[in-house]
Amino acid sequence: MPFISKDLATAACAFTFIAIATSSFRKWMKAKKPYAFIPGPDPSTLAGYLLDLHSPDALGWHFNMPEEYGHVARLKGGLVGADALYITDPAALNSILIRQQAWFPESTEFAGLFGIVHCGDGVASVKGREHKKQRKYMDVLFTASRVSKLTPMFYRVARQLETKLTANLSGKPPGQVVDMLDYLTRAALEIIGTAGIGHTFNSFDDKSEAFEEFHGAITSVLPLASRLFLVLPFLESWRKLKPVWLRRTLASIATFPWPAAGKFRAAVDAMHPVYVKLYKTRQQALEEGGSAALAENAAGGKDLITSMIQANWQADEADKMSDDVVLANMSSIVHGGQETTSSGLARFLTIIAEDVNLQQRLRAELHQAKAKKAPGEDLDFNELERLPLLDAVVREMLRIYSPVTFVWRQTTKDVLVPLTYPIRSTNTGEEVKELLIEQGTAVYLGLSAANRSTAIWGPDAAEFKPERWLKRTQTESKLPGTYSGMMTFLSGAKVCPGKTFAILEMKLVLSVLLLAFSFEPISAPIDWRMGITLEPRVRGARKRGRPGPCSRHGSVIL
Ligand code: HEM
Repeated sequence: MPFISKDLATAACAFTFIAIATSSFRKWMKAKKPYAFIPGPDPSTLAGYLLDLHSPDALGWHFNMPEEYGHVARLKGGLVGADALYITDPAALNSILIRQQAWFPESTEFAGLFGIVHCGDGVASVKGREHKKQRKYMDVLFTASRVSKLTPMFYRVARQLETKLTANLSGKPPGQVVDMLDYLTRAALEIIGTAGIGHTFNSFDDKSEAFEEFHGAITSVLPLASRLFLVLPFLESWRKLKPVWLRRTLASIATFPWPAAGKFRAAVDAMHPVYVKLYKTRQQALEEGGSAALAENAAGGKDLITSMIQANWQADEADKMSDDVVLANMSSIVHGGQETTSSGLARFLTIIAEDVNLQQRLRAELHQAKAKKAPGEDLDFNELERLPLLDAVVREMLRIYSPVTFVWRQTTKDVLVPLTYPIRSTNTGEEVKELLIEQGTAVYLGLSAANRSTAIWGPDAAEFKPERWLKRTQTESKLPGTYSGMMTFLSGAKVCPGKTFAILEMKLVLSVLLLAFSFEPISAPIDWRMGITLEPRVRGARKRGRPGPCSRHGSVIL
């Protein structure tokens, strides 16, 4: 037997070990990287795509995705993370959101997070049959005929906004700089408060503690949650701990190692009691005086949640939602309707402040419509709906500046989806016309990116051109979105129920503002930062608002 030195044997063992480990790691990586043939951006850190995707400055990253990598892009998981997919392909979106939506629920991270924020399993957290059941209660609240009845309530708030702004400007020379984001946020919260849940936050009262506390909580809770990224995967198990009161009691006595976790808990604790109090009052009214007794709230009983509580109270036992579910849905409606619309309104003012001609044309259209009404009479739901220029501007604004940039799904089994735009394999150069999405894959649906894709909307896709809706030059998009084929409000089972509410709110508030004030931009640039919705911020300012995105508008009473 040949002589083998101890050192040589050790080296051979080490070499064999390294070879086996490397081969196993390669196999493991291959199994974890089933999308290696799909083009996609290189992550900026070893931690993979997550930081790039969620960064507040990532808007450009999102917009460019289909232009640079195609309508399906691979998001690289980094050293140890799994790859994900970024999808803007029309056929794939149709499959994920409509045809095969059962296999693409909301990611467990988001479902868990919303379950905690809303203190219960409302529409934002549940799936399948339970989601369908809850959406039946919700969808009847948001039909056009139901929403049109909220118009007087919206006007009441818009007039409060006008009065407050007028008082601020009175006696001052033209060109005053006003923090319009602050005003718009107050208007949006007051509208969703009164019309949504029959509650006033006294939002236009500078000393309103109810507004300060609630508004502080609703605007901070999701940004705080994003700082707790590492714990998001565990929130789903936490959400499943029942009953909700036990979970909340445990959370209230726990000590958290991160300040952000404590602040997150405080934000949830500031909002939940408001819903509980309102809910209990309605329940008591129903028990003592039946449906007629519901009229005694800020909205005279005509708000959306009072209708939901009433319908639930009258439903058969098997169809009833539990108290926790109704409470969670109150919170879902307020959350869904607050920052999205104030962000949209702020964007609209930014656009018209920079385009004086467009501002004048919109004002002229409103004057013309008002001239047909009796003095002091407001335009109603249908008349606001039919103003062609206002409609085109709102539509175009919601297309290229979608307040929600992307949504996050996760497959629950292997699913084959068709593609409108085939993927060119980076391995073989061949075209791939269908994509197998493996179970457990995180799938990001790029709403803004799809709304700006040049392949879908034409070479001028990224330009703000309301004329495309006026002249009807925009051909029907291939996307499955419910609103002129754009993805802004999504589609399928999880389509935004508040679309008609949001559009009425934006058109109505803008019509009131345009008839009373004119707007100019401030000199400082405005950056739009990405969170759950888009948030405008004056460059260099540390906080949202003061001075906010629209603070630059020199507001002049006409
Ligand atoms: C411009 C304004 C708005 C935009 C762009 C918008 C967009 C969206 C989007 C993209 C989703 C889907 C989220 C997902 O599946 O992950 C959604 C869901 C939702 N939105 Fe809106 N929304 C707006 C206004 C509103 C308003 C005013 C309300 C209520 C009054 C509302 C209530 C909701 C609710 C409750 C959901 C959850 C639906 C479900 O999970 O089944 N939204 N919205």
